[in-house]
Amino acid sequence: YEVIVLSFSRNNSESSSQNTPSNSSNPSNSQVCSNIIQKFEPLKRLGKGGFGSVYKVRHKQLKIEYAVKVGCYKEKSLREVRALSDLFHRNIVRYYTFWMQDTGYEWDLRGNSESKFLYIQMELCSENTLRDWIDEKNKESVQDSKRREESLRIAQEIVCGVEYIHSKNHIHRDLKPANIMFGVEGEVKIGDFGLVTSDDDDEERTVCKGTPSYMAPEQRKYDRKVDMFALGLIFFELLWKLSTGSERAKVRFTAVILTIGCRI
Ligand SMILES: Nc1ncnc2c1ncn2[C@@H]1O[C@H](COP(=O)(O)OP(=O)(O)OP(=O)(O)O)[C@@H](O)[C@H]1O
Repeated sequence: YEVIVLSFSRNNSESSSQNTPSNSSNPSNSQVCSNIIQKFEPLKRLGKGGFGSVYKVRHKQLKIEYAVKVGCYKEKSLREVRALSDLFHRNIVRYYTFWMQDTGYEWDLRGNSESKFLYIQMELCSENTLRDWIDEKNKESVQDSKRREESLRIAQEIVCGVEYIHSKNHIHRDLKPANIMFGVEGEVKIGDFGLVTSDDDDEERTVCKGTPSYMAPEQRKYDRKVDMFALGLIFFELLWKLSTGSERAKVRFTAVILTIGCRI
């Protein structure tokens, strides 16, 4: 890891740029950093989300594989980098560095003159997410005791990761099986910090954001408990073959009945 940091910081020192969000958001640095892409060999596209694409790449000299997330740069996209660079935990996808350049999405495409692309280099996780794990288990008997055992271990590791995120005053806001990956030893790796916000950012925490089927019902001001709500739904899915959508409908139905009951 240190070798990689050195190799990147040497590049960046030429442009007097550190890989901190505040420095590299300066557009004058992005040009200088653009040659960094020459260090990687793209292997395949791992996935695509709202922000952009994630590629599996190999460092040409080190022969180490990484995941690189590429998306259109917006001031808000830096919050993912900011949060990741603040988090260092076995159950959170490990961040290495980031840079900006004029080309994006596919390695040989050029963006228009106004758009910049943000590249985030992370540890490479296994291609199967917790979503795939759950879907696979749902094909088997739900009473399987092995599933319960494994679910317990996975749930404990997710809790460890989330507890750590909260201890650093972040709220993930998009916890769901598709954003939970696995490391080389099968350990849980929480990823996709694209919607992360600070626990003390009052303005951000009034905005309704997330994946609808995993979002807490709070519409106005909320806090880190929105992550716990999503955790609860994930635990259901880990253990039983059920759709969280139907659970949410039941919760909503009960809430409506209780509200009506209170009024009459
Ligand atoms: N570090 C990684 N290692 C391996 N695969 C990854 C890694 N990060 C992301 N992926 C894959 O790429 C997919 C998209 O990544 P991610 O969810 O971070 O992108 P996004 O654009 O922020 O998506 P979303 O719309 O959910 O916010 C993931 O579902 C996962 O399959």
